Amino acid sequence: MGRHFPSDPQVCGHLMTDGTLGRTGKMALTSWLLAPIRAPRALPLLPGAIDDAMTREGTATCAPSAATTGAKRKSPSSSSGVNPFSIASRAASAPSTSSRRGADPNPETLPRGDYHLPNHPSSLLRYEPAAMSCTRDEYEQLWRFADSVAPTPNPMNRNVNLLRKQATFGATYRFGAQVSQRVDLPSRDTWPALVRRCVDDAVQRVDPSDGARDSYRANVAAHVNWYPNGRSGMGRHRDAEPDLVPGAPIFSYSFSSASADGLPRIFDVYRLGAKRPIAAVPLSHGDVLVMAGTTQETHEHGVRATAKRAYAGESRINVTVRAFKPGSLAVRVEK
Ligand SMILES: O=C(O)CCC(=O)C(=O)O
Ligand SMILES: [Fe+2]
Repeated sequence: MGRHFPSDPQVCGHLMTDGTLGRTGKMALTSWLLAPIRAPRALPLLPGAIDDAMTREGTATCAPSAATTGAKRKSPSSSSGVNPFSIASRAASAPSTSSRRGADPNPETLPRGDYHLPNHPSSLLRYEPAAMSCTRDEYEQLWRFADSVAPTPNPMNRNVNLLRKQATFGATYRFGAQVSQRVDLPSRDTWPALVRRCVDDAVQRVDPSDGARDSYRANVAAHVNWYPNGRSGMGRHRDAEPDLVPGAPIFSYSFSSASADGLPRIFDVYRLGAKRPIAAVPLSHGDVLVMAGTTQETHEHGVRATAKRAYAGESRINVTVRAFKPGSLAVRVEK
């Protein structure tokens, strides 16, 4: 009964533990998530947002338009492209900070539930606020871990580093022009507790039938982003990199130094080629966001930076759990 992903003729092919594709080589999109998805609603548009998907559908490509990204910007997933994980900046013409004229509105609070992107019924965003616990000790342990992580040079200006640090536990993760620092710990047991718990939680959310959960578990790794304050964001990008298993769900966990009292960070969703976000998800301490189905094919996402003073003293950690192709894995996880 677990398979209630919006049925769609599209296929994604999940990897088996030996690295080959599943039985038919074509697994329906129904194959990943355990909990049934009964009636996904369209993700509410931001106030004033116009989803012009219908008018653009015929012409939209994987490359963001020059109008969106600046004439020199390439597709975020192209190997020669600008780093999709750069902090949004005026130089990159990624409109994200509140300094921009006509700043994007904040989303209303979003009820827990399953959503698809407007006009894209095969996409899925599952939003579960405050679904993951995190003690202060766990937060602090993972925060301190960033001391051992080298900063990432800003791809727009390599003389400065991104405010946000990042590292990938268990896999080599290449995106855009960068390779995320791989954390080479000998086994998952030695990862910080919060990362381990996110991985375990994500794996439990995968449907055990037909080997999907075993496959996910065997190929899982965790990418961690450390945001020191509101000014640190993440530029718009897709998580459709060649190292990842195509179509496998990405489980994203948000934590705040201020725990439940923290302010939400805004996770903007952009249709490819659209200048402004069409929708947004407020992410607070303990929130779980699952991106699945065709989400990465048609839309980008990013974390909005803000200069608002209220955010100055709040750090944030984001853990994303993903399935990597075997060649990218550093730690193989036995069943
Ligand atoms: O920090 C977040 O919420 C987003 C992280 C993200 O999009 C990524 O790591 O690819
Ligand atoms: Fe992402």
